[in-house]
Amino acid sequence: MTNAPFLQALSVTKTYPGERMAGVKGVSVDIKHQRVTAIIGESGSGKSTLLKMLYGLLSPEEGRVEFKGERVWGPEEKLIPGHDAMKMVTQDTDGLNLYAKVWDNVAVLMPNTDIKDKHDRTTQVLKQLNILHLADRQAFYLSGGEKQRVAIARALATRPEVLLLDEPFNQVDTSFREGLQQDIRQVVHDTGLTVIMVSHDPAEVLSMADELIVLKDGQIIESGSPKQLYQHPQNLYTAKLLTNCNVLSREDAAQFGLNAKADHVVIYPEWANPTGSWTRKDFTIKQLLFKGSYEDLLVQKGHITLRLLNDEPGKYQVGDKVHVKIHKFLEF
Ligand SMILES: Nc1ncnc2c1ncn2[C@@H]1O[C@H](COP(=O)(O)OP(=O)(O)OP(=O)(O)O)[C@@H](O)[C@H]1O
Repeated sequence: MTNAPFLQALSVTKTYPGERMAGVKGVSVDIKHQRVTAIIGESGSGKSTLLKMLYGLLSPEEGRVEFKGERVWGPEEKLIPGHDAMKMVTQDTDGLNLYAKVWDNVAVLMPNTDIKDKHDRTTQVLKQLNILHLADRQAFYLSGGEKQRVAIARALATRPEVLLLDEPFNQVDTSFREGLQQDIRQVVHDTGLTVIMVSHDPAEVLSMADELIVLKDGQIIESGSPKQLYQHPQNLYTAKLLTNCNVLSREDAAQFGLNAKADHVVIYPEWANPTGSWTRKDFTIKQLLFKGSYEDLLVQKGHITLRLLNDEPGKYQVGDKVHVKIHKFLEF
């Protein structure tokens, strides 16, 4: 193995015609080997465009993508677009043969030159994705989540070094998502796979990724570990992507005794708690959003609505009056 960086985009630009010059503009990223990197950003920020350039499905107009020091070829330079050491899975499971069994959907991707290896590898990936028990089931009869597992097993069958996931869990029920995310993390841990994912789901990127790249209007505005970006975002945009945070103007924040210098004050739901036993009960509970082990309370005072986290579900009713205690905030 060379000492060259694993996978890099070097000042890549790919824009689409139109007033907004949408696309990706002068972006450089360094994808770390054997890690999960998530690209996040609001809709249209260029996530998929960047992912496709890293894979070789789109050619940059400027800059270049390098995999282990070698330029990644664009679609016009290759018969089958996409780098041979990478595989991409999107939310549609189009590649599946619905009339074939799960086993055959995976095994078909491996050559017949070594039948034992083909059998062993198929067993291994089905096990890794926890679908070995479905091996004889026709793909047509699988649930959306199971189909997605087969799609990922197919992508892993030929031992790619990089797995690219473009919103792959969108169609998967929340209850199945977490299991699938854990299984992918386990594959990364066990096999040294490198994963690059695009996702809209804050919970997903925070729990799955080792590294986050934040895109805004086709440019990277910050990057770092999920913990770092969650706790110390440098931009309001990042905080809003990662949390359901409250954003107050400086003037409104002053009403709560928060003296901010910047224009915006950000309060995460877990940084504000309702306190019921105070004499000053100045907020009214407008909505209770049950989340299982906790609930989100939407509370209102005048024109200000705050989302608070309450870890004692059932304690409050809609219409109750509470005081709100804020113990941390960020300024932007
Ligand atoms: N083939 C295309 N032709 C014209 N404009 C395009 C094309 N592909 C993407 N765009 C535009 O470029 C911008 C970035 O698109 P991209 O799909 O990379 O964003 P994204 O962050 O992945 O968005 P989303 O989260 O909605 O999928 C968008 O404004 C999109 O409309």
